[in-house]
Amino acid sequence: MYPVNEVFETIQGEGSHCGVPSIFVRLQGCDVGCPWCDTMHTWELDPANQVVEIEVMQVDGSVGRWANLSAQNLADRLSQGNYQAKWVVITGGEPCMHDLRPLTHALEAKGFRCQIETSGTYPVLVSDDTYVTVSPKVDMKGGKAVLTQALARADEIKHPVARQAHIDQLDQLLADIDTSDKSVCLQPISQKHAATQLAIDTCIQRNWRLSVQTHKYLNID
Ligand SMILES: C[S@@+](CC[C@H](N)C(=O)[O-])C[C@H]1O[C@@H](n2cnc3c(N)ncnc32)[C@H](O)[C@@H]1O
Ligand SMILES: Nc1nc2[nH]cc(C(=O)O)c2c(=O)[nH]1
Ligand code: SF4
Ligand SMILES: [Mg+2]
Repeated sequence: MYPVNEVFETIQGEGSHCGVPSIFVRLQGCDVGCPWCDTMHTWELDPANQVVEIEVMQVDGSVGRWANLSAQNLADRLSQGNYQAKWVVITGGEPCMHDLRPLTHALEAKGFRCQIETSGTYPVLVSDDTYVTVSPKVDMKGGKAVLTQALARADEIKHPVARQAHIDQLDQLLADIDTSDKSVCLQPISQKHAATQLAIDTCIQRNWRLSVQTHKYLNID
């Protein structure tokens, strides 16, 4: 069973698939604790906030509610629901706290393609066809071995940056891996001007991609 916080259809606002209509499945629960996290309401899996399935379908918002859904139930609901998108983004919270193989396989059996957004602090367990975005959380829970495995599986490395130290951390991480088949993006933290300028300048210097959180500029979910 997966603790689902919300399901909603919108435009992927970040990374290399920015602009792609997508169904977002946000799982409840994360113990990583990034101080600037924009989804802090997903951290706690509080039994008092458990609701029935229908209350997390086709909704969005910053509430820590969640409902337990099986892989098959979610895949059925997404294929029977009134969605146009064929791209499903599984995020959180930290989705890799769960084995995502049953969910990604069930969604693929219904004709969806999957993307996950993960911090690299838990092993990445997904179908072979899943597009994996790792937004590395350095020196956070999980440790180096897990992060190395996640980065090796990543199709995209989307690093959150506010200061030069974050770029230096990314350089250290990339020193150990082959990035020739990966997209490397910098994502400014919280639309701060200095962070955005640093990301722009560094992306131009290094030939990396800029990932601004376009949904926040557009005021969409
Ligand atoms: C909310 S996280 C959920 C998935 C997973 N826990 C992770 O960290 O990748 C989704 C994405 O939002 C990014 N993010 C979270 N808060 C942010 C902020 N204030 N500014 C920019 N990006 C942020 C994360 O780095 C990650 O790429
Ligand atoms: N539009 C939109 N794009 C996103 N890309 C990653 C998101 C996330 O919260 O993981 C996100 C999100 O919350 N909304
Ligand atoms: S790992 Fe992701 S969800 Fe968890 S605190 Fe960090 S940004 Fe937020
Ligand atoms: Mg978000």
